[in-house]
Amino acid sequence: MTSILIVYGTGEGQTAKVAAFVESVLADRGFDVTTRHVFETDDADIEAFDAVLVGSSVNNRAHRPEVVAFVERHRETLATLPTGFFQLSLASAVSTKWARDGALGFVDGLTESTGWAPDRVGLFAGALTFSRYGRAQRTLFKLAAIVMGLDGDTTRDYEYTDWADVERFAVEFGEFVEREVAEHERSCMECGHRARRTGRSAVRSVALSARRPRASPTGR
Ligand SMILES: Cc1cc2nc3c(=O)[nH]c(=O)nc-3n(C[C@H](O)[C@H](O)[C@H](O)COP(=O)(O)O)c2cc1C
Repeated sequence: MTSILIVYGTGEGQTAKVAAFVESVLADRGFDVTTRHVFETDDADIEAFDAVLVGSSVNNRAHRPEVVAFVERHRETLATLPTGFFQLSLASAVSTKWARDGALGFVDGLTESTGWAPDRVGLFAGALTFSRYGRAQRTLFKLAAIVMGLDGDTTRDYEYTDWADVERFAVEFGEFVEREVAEHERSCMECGHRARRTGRSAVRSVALSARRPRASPTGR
């Protein structure tokens, strides 16, 4: 059975929700999936997996520092495996070119700072969880939401994540991993059928999510 490690970092829990959903999609398709918060991966044997998928929300124009640290720590191993990265941001909740470029720019920043270029990238809209923000943050995000053309009603939460987009990304990532593993098995019978590669694929698939808010399960 092909094994996939999903590692994520989250602030208010939306990236954790996406990671759990991706796990369920991949598990339904027969993958052996292990999902870990990035803080639980200190001793994780990354090399024991056939593929790794990393997820992070964007926080103040950058990915969560603990996720960046994970990537830096495991950069060499990640470069030998089929890998993917998914990102949650408010930028992906807005369908302007400026916002799309901004969302992609965060991934470019990660690649530039760590040297890791994931094979597959998913850009997903996150959530505005006013109920979990402090007073100052609530005011800040209300203004940010209005500037971005989103709703700024601080008495409720907004979930912008498009789950169909996330599912498409998960399915496509699984198919990609299967192809990579099969290709490796064909070309490298003597090294134990692990999904090891000498270089990374230049192909990138980007799932862009720019949707209106749905009723949030965490809504007040
Ligand atoms: C303190 C804070 C800073 C944020 N900064 C950005 C940002 O710079 N750009 C952006 O597009 N979204 C930003 N967001 C939106 C988050 O990426 C979005 O709320 C996401 O759903 C959070 O996911 P999480 O709950 O897994 O952390 C920020 C959210 C918070 C709470």
